[in-house]
Amino acid sequence: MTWADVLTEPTRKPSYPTRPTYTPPQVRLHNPNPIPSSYAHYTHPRFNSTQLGQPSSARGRGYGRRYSSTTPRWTAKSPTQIPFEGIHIADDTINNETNVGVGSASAINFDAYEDIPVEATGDNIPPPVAAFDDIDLGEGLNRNIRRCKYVKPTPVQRHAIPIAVAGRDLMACAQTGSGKTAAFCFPIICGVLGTPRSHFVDGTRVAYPLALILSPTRELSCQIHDEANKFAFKTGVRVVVAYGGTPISQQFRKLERGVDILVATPGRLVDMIERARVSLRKVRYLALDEADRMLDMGFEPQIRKIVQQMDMPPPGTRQTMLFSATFPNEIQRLASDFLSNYIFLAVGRVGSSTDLITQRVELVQEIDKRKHLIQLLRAQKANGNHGKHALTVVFVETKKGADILEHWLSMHGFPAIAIHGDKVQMERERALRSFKSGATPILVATDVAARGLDIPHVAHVINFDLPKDIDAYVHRIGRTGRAGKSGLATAFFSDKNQSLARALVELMQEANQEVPSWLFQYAESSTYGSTNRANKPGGSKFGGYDFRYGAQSGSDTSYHLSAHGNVESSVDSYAASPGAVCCSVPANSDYYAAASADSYETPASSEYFAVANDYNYSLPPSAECHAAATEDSYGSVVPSGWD
Ligand SMILES: Nc1ncnc2c1ncn2[C@@H]1O[C@H](COP(=O)(O)OP(=O)(O)OP(=O)(O)O)[C@@H](O)[C@H]1O
Repeated sequence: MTWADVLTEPTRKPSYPTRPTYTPPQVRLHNPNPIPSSYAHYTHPRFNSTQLGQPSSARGRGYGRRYSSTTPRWTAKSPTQIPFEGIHIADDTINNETNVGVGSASAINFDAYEDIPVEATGDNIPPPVAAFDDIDLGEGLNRNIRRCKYVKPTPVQRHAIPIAVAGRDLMACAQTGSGKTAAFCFPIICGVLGTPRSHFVDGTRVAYPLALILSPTRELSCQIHDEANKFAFKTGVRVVVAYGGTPISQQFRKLERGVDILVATPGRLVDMIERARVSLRKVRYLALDEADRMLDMGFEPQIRKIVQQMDMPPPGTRQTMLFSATFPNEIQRLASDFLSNYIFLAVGRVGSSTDLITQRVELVQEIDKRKHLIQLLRAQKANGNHGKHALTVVFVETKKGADILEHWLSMHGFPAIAIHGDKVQMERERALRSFKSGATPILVATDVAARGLDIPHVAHVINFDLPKDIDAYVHRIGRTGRAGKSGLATAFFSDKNQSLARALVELMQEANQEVPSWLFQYAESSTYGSTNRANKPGGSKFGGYDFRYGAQSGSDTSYHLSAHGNVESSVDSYAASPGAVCCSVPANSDYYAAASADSYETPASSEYFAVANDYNYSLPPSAECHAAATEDSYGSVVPSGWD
């Protein structure tokens, strides 16, 4: 059953308040032609699909040599090494007719993203593409894209991949779950395939990756590694992951076998560089996932060290790509130090949440929170939304709070497992595995699990404690409603969250959510300074926002497209934009200051008041329409990067 079925099924009592004027994206009619007519005739020499399989003389900077699949240096030795377990692979000569569109990936409703406005600013912006085949990514990568059952690119992929393949620096902002990982992995793999590779110099044991992908948490690095491994399957490109909490010697051994793409957390990477086991001298591609997090006060010194104070080539000689779902202006400003003549891409408003997620906010007293949570979970279970196909993530403020709630839930018959930065890495991995497999269908998490994690079947995100800034909220709720699926997010709001109220109201309104009247009252009496956003009230509805242009933007160096490419008035959108406001110190600085490499903790809160609402909870179905492409990584099979 789909979410659309839930909305229309006559025999079933709707369990959500109806929203008469709002049509969920899944049931909207969409333009069947995703590419603007103005681009229909466009033939860029690099993106002409007729070039597929031809020598690469027409390709641009860094793509001089096409990969030959005749001499792969690594081949799967046994079926267990194939990174597509769970996806049917007929053979190496997989083709569109037999495999593309088969399986659950075909059920993904990416049409849900079609009407997202897209804005790109910068010089000479390469136009978007309609299909993966419109870009010369190389046969090996194209084959793996088909194996992953990626039938067509998501909006961020349509726009970002041609920009990155053209060798341009990029700062890209797109909503959670919209496919940013592939948007930077495909160009990197494509670029590596076109670059002569020699893994070691002069017989030393120093590894020289060509590409570096940095992410803020160990689990996210593992996930990116896992994804990149799938995309690079049988291409000869070697992907290695390096992260803390596990013996460094094991990771050295993997590096010794050669590395083209290194996925790493900053701390472990610095360690490896300082031990002279990794050199960044040959890095041509640098990607920062969750880039705003990587450049905030928690990580910035380490990132500056890696990017500016080691031996990495400077901007202009390497290609740099920054991706996130949120990009506060002050972080954009910092990020520009790492970029050269970059293109800014915003898919949807910067920092907005997807309207695939139904958001609810409830007033709940501190003293009532646990009881309310149990009631909510009971109602959810009574509606059949429990177990393997309706996973729930409960976010709390502190590590201690996570352990306490885990225990409480387990005592009350709801198998739960906690993940936070005080757990050793093995426990963290065990917790995630147990959750993903459905053995423990409730994950109690701190913000260590807030960003990037792509876990199939997460149907409900509960903010037991709300975070201090709205961007953290956006990332947290983004653990559901991914890849075109619907999801539910419930927040317990208390007095202490007043500073978040206005930003929350705006975010919810933008995403066409029902905002309770009491929340408006909180918003009216709250100040804006407590949010992390530089965009101010009265700004444009679509505020895809490049800090370089500020209110004066709208020059001919920008375009403003709907996701399917219809050119809209960039001047209008910019004219309506607020000025470029730089918040020198984020108001939520305790959050930032407390942020360590992979765990965040803030002081416990005190007073709460409110009345608990009594909803009859059910969840949008999530099970049946998730990407088969992800099943292999997060089902019973342990991804290779986790051992
Ligand atoms: N073109 C595509 N076709 C089908 N599935 C896709 C496609 N692109 C991405 N996906 C799937 O969508 C899911 C979300 O992708 P991804 O994790 O890259 O999102 P994201 O934008 O990085 O999210 P976040 O902001 O939370 O990090 C993944 O399961 C991925 O396999």
